[in-house]
Amino acid sequence: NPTQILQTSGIKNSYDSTVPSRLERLLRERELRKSSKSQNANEGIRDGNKDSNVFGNGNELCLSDGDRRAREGELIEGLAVSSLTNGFERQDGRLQRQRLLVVANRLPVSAVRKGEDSWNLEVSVGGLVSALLGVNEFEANWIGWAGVNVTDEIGQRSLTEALAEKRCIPVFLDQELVHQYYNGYCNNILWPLFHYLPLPQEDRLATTRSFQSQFAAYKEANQMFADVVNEHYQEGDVVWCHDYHLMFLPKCLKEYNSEMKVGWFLHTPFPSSEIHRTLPSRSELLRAVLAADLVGFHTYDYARHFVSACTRILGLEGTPEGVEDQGQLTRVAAFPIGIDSDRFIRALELPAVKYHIKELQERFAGRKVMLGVDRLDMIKGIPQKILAFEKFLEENPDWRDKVVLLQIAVPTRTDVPEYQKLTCQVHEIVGRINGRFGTLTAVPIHHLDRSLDFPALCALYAVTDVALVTSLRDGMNLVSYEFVACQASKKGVLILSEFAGAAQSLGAGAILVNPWNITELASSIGYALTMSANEREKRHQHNFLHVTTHTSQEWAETFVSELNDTVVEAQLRTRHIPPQLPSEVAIERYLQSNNRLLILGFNATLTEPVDAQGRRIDQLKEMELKLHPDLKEPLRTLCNDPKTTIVVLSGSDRNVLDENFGEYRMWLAAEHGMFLRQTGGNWMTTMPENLSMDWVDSVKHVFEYFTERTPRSHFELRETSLVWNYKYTDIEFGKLQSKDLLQHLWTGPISNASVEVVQGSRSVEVRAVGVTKGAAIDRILGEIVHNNDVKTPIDYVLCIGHFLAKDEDIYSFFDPDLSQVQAPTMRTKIASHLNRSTSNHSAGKSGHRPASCKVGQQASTIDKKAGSNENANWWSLFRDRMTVHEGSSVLDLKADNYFSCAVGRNCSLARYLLGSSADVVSLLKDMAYNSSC
Ligand SMILES: O=P(O)(O)OC[C@H]1O[C@H](O[C@H]2O[C@H](CO)[C@@H](O)[C@H](O)[C@H]2O)[C@H](O)[C@@H](O)[C@@H]1O
Ligand SMILES: O=c1ccn([C@@H]2O[C@H](COP(=O)(O)OP(=O)(O)O)[C@@H](O)[C@H]2O)c(=O)[nH]1
Repeated sequence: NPTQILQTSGIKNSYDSTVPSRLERLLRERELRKSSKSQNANEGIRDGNKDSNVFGNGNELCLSDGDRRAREGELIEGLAVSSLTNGFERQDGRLQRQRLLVVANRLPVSAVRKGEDSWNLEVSVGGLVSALLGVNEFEANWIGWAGVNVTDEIGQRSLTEALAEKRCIPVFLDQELVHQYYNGYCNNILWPLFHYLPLPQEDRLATTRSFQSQFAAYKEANQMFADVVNEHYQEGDVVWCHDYHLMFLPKCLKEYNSEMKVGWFLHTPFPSSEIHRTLPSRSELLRAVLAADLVGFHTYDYARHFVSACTRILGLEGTPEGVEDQGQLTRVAAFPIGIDSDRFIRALELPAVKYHIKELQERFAGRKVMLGVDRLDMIKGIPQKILAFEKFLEENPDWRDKVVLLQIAVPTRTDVPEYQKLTCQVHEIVGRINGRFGTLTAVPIHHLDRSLDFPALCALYAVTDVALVTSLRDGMNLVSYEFVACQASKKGVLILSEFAGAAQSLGAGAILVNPWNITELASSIGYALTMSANEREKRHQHNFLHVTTHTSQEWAETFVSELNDTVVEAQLRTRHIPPQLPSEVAIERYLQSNNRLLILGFNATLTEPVDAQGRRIDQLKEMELKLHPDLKEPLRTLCNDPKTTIVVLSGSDRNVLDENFGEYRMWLAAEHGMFLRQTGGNWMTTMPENLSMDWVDSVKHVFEYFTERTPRSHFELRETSLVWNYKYTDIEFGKLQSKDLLQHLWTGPISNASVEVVQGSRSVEVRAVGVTKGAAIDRILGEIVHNNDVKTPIDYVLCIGHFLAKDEDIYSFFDPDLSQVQAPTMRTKIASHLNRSTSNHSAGKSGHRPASCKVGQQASTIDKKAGSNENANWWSLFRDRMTVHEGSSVLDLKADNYFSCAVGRNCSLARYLLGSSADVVSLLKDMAYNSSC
């Protein structure tokens, strides 16, 4: 059933079984990647470094182990990577790698100025940098801020050159911008909010005051990143934007070049929509991110929160694939990051690391080593960790001289007042505990306010007995991965906060804790310190396997491969989406024709757009359907044109149409065409006489029940149908209730009734069988022809509406292209009605036609006929039977003069689309203007 397929949000390949599905494509891609890697490994990358790549620096597809090791110390070169499977072929037949442009606020190196034109480049600290340094299969350039204010030309030029050697391209942000964008909007607003940390009230008020200027700076900075990307972008590149600093970047990039492949990945948690909705710029940020082709998160939870924010805040459709906006899908998925585990494992063999290990072992001989490695950030739960350690010492005096906690607290964002406060707070607690439990020769906590170099850090990981990760929230937490990678011989225990993304992947091997529960944390420390070797071994093996298989390399390959595939998928989708209505052509043909028929829907076609310009939804106003004020004049002009007949065909009841259109010279068809009148005349019932409405009361009963129990839902009782609407309810609750309601209807009141249930995106409608706009149109036409003094055949039809799939039969009714194909049952039924209509018309012509045209009597016999192929070519039958003066056909419609158009839908049987009623307004305005000229 094509309609069913159209209605499912997944659509895509379901159209075409010859096209592999997304999953099939991704699996194949994965296989290719694997076999390509093992082939390269077997061949030892014969000519690995000979050929020049797109950057002309000599690195080819994959690096041999030897090359890899040679570059071990040179972390930055680890960025030189290439896509194996997404390369494209060069003229010489070799694969040219796809370039990856990594855009992140922070470059993997921070620059320190040594002289007017000389620079020191130091590796930046943080999970994002660590993870991407481990990605070494792509050909990547990194675009970002070098963490330094450079205002002079010599400085900018020399730094650009120095960074170019590391494949880095700087974005120069001035001090004030950094202050507003980075310290302000990023780290004082987004960072705490995304980690569920509300600021203290007085800070929040101060922040609220400076919010607008910080947000403006944020957008400005994002545009500056975009400008640099645009400058360096080459066709075919993949642009991968990172983190909360750059939520506007996808939008800026796509505005510049809609063909660009853009992915965005968030390294922090994405909070519940309840948190996100407190942000004044909540909608703008979401929309900007949705411009990306692929949006990635560390965990399914974060992805789910994001989709839910888009549905709840923007009112968009969330699907298992992502977020849909007018047919445009932004794919949303979880891509848990990993580390370059090999690098850590191999590091343990380096002399420098061995030396450190020995030193540490001697230094802490006889004591168990507990370790915390964090940026000094409030999300890391450092005070909670230290307080729990204090409690453990308090309750276990025997352990006081047998355990030491080494806390590496790397200074970070030191210009932000909250971070300054935290430093003081942590120092104070550490001092107090060391004072309380320390001796002349030893202290229980060694607290370092500085970062360590890679060998020192690896050595620390290796000698640790218990690692403590107590983040209050943490996107992933790579420290926990790194610890596991370095524990092959010791098999130490990992105590891990359940609020770190890593808890989802390392949860089985770690001891999971709630860092807010100091008592639980303290007893977990005791448990970990006394854990049996057997249990430690089992737990470690589990985590070690995960860390060594889910690497940063895998992470990046999967993301880029899905990003490439998302674009393929989008192309497949758009193949099935009708094009936009060519308004100019539609108007031109209108002007050239002699007898035009305009069939217009009402709701969401001629009404004001509901959520234009991000206005808050006003349920009461919206429920009262009103003609768009800008349409009044154009509609009057068009209606007064003697060569034009306008029909408003709506599901609304007669009163609504009377109120809105009573003053125009047109036809009104209410309740999907069951009632019809020409303004000035009386309403007629075109409803088949034998239409049974016995079911109405029991359905009404069910609708009442659900309306009472679903806040902000409502139902409309029409004469021929009932509609339960849950558009304004809580989106998820509304969906659940509608499922329940449907199940209840099917098994109860309508199980034997001759009714149809039509599901809208947020409504459930119950109608008598056969009530559709398409089924009504022939009767409407019959009346029009009968009542109007039609002298020339209709030679132009424009049929526009935001119709439910069920009512889209109206589009095919007129379609001249479909007239030649064998008609489906629906059309033969229409033709059958036509037989009757025609005979009624003759009655009318001879003066006996009743005002109300009831067509039911002959229905059964005619419908039987319709079952055969006799009436297959309903179109010619229609033309034959419907005649105007002197026996000429009522319709003389050429394909070029037929414009069917769905409004605000992407899957439709209509030939064309229009985005919203705003587009309908401008179309009708132009049409009226041109016709009156
Ligand atoms: O650049 P800074 O402002 O100094 O901050 C350092 C980084 O901190 C955040 O790291 C996150 O990314 C990690 C890897 O995905 C993840 O494991 C961790 O949980 C996150 O906190 C931040 O997201 C980065 O942008 C910063 O560079
Ligand atoms: O002295 C240090 C302490 C930490 N790190 C690195 O900083 C990263 C911290 O990442 P994580 O995901 O744990 O948290 P983030 O700081 O990104 O929030 C890890 O890769 C550590 O190896 C480092 O290079 N030197």
